Amino acid sequence: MTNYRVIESLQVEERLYHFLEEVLKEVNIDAKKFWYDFSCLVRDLTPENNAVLREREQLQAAINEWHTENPTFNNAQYKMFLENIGYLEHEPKDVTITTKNVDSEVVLAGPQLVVPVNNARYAINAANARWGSLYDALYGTDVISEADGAEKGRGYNPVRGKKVVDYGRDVLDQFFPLVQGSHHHVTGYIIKNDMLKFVLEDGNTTSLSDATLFQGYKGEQSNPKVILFKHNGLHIEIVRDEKDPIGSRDKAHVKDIYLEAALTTIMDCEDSVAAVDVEDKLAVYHNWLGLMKSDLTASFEKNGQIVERRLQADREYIGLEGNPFTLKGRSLMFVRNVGHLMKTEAILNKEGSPIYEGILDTVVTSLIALHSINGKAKYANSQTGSIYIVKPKMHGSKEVAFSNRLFNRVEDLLGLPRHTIKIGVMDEERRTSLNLKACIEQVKDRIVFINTGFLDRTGDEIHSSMVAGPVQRKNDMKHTAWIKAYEASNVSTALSSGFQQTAQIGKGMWAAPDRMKAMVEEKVAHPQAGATTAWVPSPTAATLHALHYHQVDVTDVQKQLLTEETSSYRDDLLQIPFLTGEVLSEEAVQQELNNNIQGILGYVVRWINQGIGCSKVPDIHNIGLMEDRATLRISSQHIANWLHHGICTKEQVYKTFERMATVVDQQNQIGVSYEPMANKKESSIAFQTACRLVFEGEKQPNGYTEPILHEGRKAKKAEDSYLLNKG
Ligand SMILES: CC(=O)SCCNC(=O)CCNC(=O)[C@H](O)C(C)(C)COP(=O)(O)OP(=O)(O)OC[C@H]1O[C@@H](n2cnc3c(N)ncnc32)[C@H](O)[C@@H]1OP(=O)(O)O
Ligand SMILES: O=CC(=O)O
Ligand SMILES: [Mg+2]
Repeated sequence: MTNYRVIESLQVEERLYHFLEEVLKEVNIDAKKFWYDFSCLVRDLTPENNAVLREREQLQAAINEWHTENPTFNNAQYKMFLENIGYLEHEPKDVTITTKNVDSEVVLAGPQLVVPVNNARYAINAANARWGSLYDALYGTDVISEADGAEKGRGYNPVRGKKVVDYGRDVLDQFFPLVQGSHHHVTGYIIKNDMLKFVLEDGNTTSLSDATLFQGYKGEQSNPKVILFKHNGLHIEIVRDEKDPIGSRDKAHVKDIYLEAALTTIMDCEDSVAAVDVEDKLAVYHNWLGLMKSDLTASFEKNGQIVERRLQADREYIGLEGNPFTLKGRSLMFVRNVGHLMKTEAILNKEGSPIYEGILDTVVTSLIALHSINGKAKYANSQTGSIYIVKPKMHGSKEVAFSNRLFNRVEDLLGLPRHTIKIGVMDEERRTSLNLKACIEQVKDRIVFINTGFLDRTGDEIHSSMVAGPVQRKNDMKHTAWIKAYEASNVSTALSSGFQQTAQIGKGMWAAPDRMKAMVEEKVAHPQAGATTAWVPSPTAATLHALHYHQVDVTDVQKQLLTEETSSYRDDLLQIPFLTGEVLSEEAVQQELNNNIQGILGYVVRWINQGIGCSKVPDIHNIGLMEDRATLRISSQHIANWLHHGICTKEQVYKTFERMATVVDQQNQIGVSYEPMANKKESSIAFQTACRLVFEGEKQPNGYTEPILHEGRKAKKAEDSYLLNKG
């Protein structure tokens, strides 16, 4: 039974009410006024939210109808039709963003980490991923091969250790070259007259080719414990300790190299989180509160020891002329709210209906962030008094304008100066990519990023053209014209809108958390394309990806791009990724189904049964892939599209679900509290939910998975609680 408290025209779930009352007290906001203004905000903005969703439906229905009536596809007519219905908006000519009070982390180029905020252990780890150990990142991943006796094994393997140390010295040689010799031959460090000297094996001393890269140190000048460098705006520490097991074996007593890594972190309330009711939402808000107050802790057992994790302090150094200074120990935190679609029973409106979850998120996450900007928290998140909200899944400029109005109202509600709340606009829906400049214009005074590379974008591509024809295989889609145009257009639109030195241009997630060697080889493409940041799935990935921002000076790349002729990408963006020119073999179709359905089941079973919103799911070849709601959207929409066009049959898809349930059960056997699906398909809510996502996929709003997932998870929670009560 959910208990509500009536307050103004709202009914607020009791637990949420008490939670918010406490926060209001802590941040000195008058509760009476807050509830009154909040109820007015809900009253005024609900119809607007309804309207943007209605428009999504109307446009999709019109597009479906057009494709049905125009089976022979004609690009020019299609474009004209999209213009006529307002799907393609008029592109504004000159848009220049004017965002003020932006933290330096937003302007610098470096990795962006994403983390499900409801997992305190991971969330604190993510905030602390501002700094990462290069040695750990190398030792623990496939960047260092296990060949020639360098296996990871159980204990420390000195052969592997040597490879790590050599790699580290190569990194130093690459970014901090010496006038003479190499970091491989350094045996000691001395600081004299603000200059760093390197003692070499042959007894000679040398210095940095560019002396300005040396920033400071810790310890004695004759025997520093930490040496701090800065290159392309990012810091690197050489950390020394002659008593440490690694340091004692090293000729210069270097025990590690620390990289400034995740400059920014997105604390996610959206696609990596399963939050379906008040209880779940409170867990999300509780952690965000702890991060903003700086008092979030997590205790857990690791390697047989109880660890208590908390936010890291700032790092202290002695700088030039002996002046002490500090560097931030934590990432600048953004919070990703949910989009405009879903509603939540946490609060009911005047009519007794659930309010929009996106509205609740903006109000609550901003309210909580006051802790960090009112100077009371131990560590202020923003040095410039800003709050950073990432807004996902917006379709076109009207929806961005709606977010802007929502942010205005929340600023008024909390007594904040206009544009305190910054917005990161995810370019992950087709109408946003096509109308990007118009979208930016709507939030030009508060925008802090646009970004691409998103999985949702592919899901939306498939859903938008569901009726047009069968789409290519999932992997082939990565090489299509629209994706290339999507990437290029995003960077070019951002630069022409003045993002350089003001806002981030971001790229998408590296979704293979265990394939770090491949990431190190490939993800350099993001800064090379002019992006100032790109998403990584883990602190380890952040540390390794940081190397790319030393390899590439993004400021230079952007300067170069700005001299180049720009073109319109609209026509390419409108190229639908049809499966043309080939008839897929039965085997290829089945392979595609196996792959997609295995991923769907592997992800959904954890979402439904355990409430885990982001999982490393072994694919059909047992390679762990990061799956979240966006990857689920692609897989489910892909099969829905093939079903629509008769590439596969419903029976074949169901049979594949049955077979893959056994595979997924086997892959999960070792998991604790895993409930198998294969032996009870009819009664397994997880199995049935996975099937529904595909068989009802075509009817889902924009192909989103959350309505069905939420239904399934709520049913599972009810089932668990019934069984528990029954004893
Ligand atoms: C399409 C989109 O919307 S993308 C955005 C959503 N995606 C994400 O947010 C991805 C976030 N990443 C994750 O959730 C995880 O990395 C997963 C699920 C992919 C893999 O998780 P696991 O299998 O537990 O990772 P693995 O076992 O390799 O590593 C666990 C360790 O790494 C840490 N870790 C892993 N990912 C993260 C992260 N994103 N942030 C902080 N720490 C992390 C854990 O804290 C843990 O370390 P600990 O034991 O010291 O606490
Ligand atoms: O939000 C991220 C995505 O890939 O979609
Ligand atoms: Mg997304």
